[in-house]
Amino acid sequence: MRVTVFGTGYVGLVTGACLADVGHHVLCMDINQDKIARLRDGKIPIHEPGLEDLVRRNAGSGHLTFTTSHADAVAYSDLQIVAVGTPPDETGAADLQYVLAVAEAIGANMQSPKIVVVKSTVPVGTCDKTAECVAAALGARGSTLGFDVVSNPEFLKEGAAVADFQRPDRIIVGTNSAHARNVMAELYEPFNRNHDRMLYMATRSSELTKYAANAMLATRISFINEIANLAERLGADIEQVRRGIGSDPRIGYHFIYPGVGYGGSCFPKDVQALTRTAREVGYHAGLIEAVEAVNARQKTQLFDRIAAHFGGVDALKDKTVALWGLAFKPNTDDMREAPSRVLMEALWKAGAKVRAFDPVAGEETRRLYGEEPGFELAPDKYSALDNADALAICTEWQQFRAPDFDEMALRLRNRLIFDGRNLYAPERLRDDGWTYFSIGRAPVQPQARGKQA
Ligand SMILES: NC(=O)c1ccc[n+]([C@@H]2O[C@H](COP(=O)([O-])OP(=O)(O)OC[C@H]3O[C@@H](n4cnc5c(N)ncnc54)[C@H](O)[C@@H]3O)[C@@H](O)[C@H]2O)c1
Ligand SMILES: O=c1ccn([C@@H]2O[C@H](COP(=O)(O)OP(=O)(O)O[C@H]3O[C@H](CO)[C@@H](O)[C@H](O)[C@H]3O)[C@@H](O)[C@H]2O)c(=O)[nH]1
Repeated sequence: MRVTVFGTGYVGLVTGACLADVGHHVLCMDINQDKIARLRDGKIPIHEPGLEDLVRRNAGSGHLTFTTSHADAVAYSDLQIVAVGTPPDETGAADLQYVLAVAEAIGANMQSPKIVVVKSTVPVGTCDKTAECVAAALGARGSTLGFDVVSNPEFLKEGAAVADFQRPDRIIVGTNSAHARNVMAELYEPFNRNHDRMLYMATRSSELTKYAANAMLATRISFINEIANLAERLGADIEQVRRGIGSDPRIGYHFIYPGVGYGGSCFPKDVQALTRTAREVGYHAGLIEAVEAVNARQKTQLFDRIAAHFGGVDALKDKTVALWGLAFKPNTDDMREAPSRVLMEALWKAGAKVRAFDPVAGEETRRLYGEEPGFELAPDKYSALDNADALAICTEWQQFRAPDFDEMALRLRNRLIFDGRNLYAPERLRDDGWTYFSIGRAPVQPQARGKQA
């Protein structure tokens, strides 16, 4: 089939490349000329495992092409997938200007009936608004061409986006049109061979399903973080509690890892947008608002501990903190809403310096904070430690899981770690003379040899 995808971000580019890879012919459209120029040269603007190979292979075979022209994009196919951004506006609600701009361009340019697929995460009722927008643009031309608007939210995770798209748990399609349903079934047929992953429903249910899924996952994270904070105060160990509750299949082990709060381009914005949607219909979504509040507090955990350890915020002036992990999660260079940003900004405000290392997000961080005098980027994880007063960890990259602690002790000024991801066994660090703070576990004070904090 021929398919158009609007937006070449995490969702649009992965969607386009994966659809091309199973044999569809895909034209990806973006208003960002620079992005499209780079994509035409085989350069991927984001770090996403497997994506570069996929894009190059399918661009090479002619299945995947790129344009900056709305008119060409609309003319290319009768299946128009909208995967542009829906960032929060100043009130926290989803900003629909990009989705509606695409809808208008479709209405203004279409010469044959279309199926408009809204893949962006959009508040309930947006497919209706999209339809109104297409209809208004058609009306302005005096055209009576037909079209359907279908909700088809995306559930991929960054860092595993290609794999998630290729092996989806479910494919949600919200429509009441039999024709649109058949076309969507054909589109996804290659991803649906082994067992049926299609779930058809009403458009509004589909739109809400996306927010409900993200809010549920965010709730689990805020829940475990709340219990972690309690565990610490009660002399319990959250890692033991996590395993204890996860073993109940009704609870399960996924998304109950305590940490420094959830970040990224989705959970923070979608949880916020859902609370705004609730308010619009006169409902106070107390649970979901609490999820957001717990997360905001969790993001300050590492800074609070560092300040308390050194004797207060004023004592941090001229201290240097080594930071391992900048991205909001491993395997991505995405810094949107990353907990590391909250820590770094608080440290700079207190007059401290940060020497940071991340396997891939360094350049993106330099773009964001390159002007900040207290910021330095280290070329590798060990040189980040040189003469630093402490190490803080914000992202659980694999390469941080089993470091050489002797090497670390030689480079750091103190054997002192603030671990926001519970990467290490406290007993082992205690025996090696480290002071070790983690999340939801009692702090470890040194018992043996070595430089003391
Ligand atoms: N990032 C994720 O992991 C993820 C997962 C599931 C769903 N989503 C949702 O998918 C949507 C896209 O997210 P993303 O992370 O890919 O966004 P992104 O910011 O990475 O990319 C959006 C792209 O859309 C382009 N764009 C804006 N207006 C356009 C227009 N009129 N025509 C064509 N292109 C246009 C931008 O230039 C940009 O390249 C959002 O609604 C998001 O909530 C994201
Ligand atoms: O047990 C856990 C699991 C995750 N996180 C944090 O939660 C955030 C989000 O992680 P993850 O969900 O893996 O990444 P995203 O790429 O943001 O993916 C989420 O958001 C996407 C956009 O809507 C959805 O498509 C995905 O299904 C949904 O998992 C990150 O900061 C993680 O560190 C935790 O703190 N503890």
